[in-house]
Amino acid sequence: MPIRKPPFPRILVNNVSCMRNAQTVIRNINASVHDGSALVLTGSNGSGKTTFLRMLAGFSRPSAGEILWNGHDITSAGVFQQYKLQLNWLSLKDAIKDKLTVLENVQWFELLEGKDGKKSLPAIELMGLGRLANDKARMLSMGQRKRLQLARLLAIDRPIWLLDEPSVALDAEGVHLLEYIIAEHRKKGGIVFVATHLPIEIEDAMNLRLPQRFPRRKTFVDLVH
Ligand SMILES: Nc1ncnc2c1ncn2[C@@H]1O[C@H](COP(=O)(O)OP(=O)(O)OP(=O)(O)O)[C@@H](O)[C@H]1O
Repeated sequence: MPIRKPPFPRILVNNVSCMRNAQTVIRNINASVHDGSALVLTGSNGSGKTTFLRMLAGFSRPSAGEILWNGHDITSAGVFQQYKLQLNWLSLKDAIKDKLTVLENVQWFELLEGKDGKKSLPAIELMGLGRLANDKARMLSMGQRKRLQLARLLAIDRPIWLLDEPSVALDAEGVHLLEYIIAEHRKKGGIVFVATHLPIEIEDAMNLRLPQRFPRRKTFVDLVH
């Protein structure tokens, strides 16, 4: 019987470290991420979760090690141009334009992709914002803004999702919707990276807990107790 080689991971994080202000924030991280996988990043404030996501997005270069996509370093010029088209980024900066309607906010991104804008309304409806589609985005609550960001993920439809604190401000139903769209995205072979402090149910996810960078000092709360 012929010996089969295991498939090459879509993304390989190979012994990656990152320095910030002459200090090591991330040290020797390794991960093999295949299509349909999810990697959940946890760790205390300042442990480097966002820094790690930024490296995965190619915004910051590792100070050591490399991140490979299909076997190629994502920071090399020719590769990055292709790689960035695979990414969908969700962060606390929501990039929502208050003067546009909810629908226009999603359609705008879809049209930028050169698409016809037809996925926007179904995405908004799935995220429970259908009746607000024609309202200005400035009317939205925090949780509704987060739902709008998630609708944008669905409408743009790129394979690699980088989600920084996606459940912040969502109610219980919103968190279930988030879990649902992550599961559906993975079924289609999509990859999801999630940095979070809050529990999110993601089946068979890999978990990476970044170590605390500094010894914990006593806080006011410790002193009170
Ligand atoms: N642009 C920057 N320049 C210098 N240092 C930075 C920069 N961005 C982040 N840092 C530092 O890198 C460290 C890790 O920050 P990062 O935002 O990645 O942490 P995090 O785990 O996402 O934290 P949180 O849970 O608070 O969101 C922090 O000490 C932070 O001060």
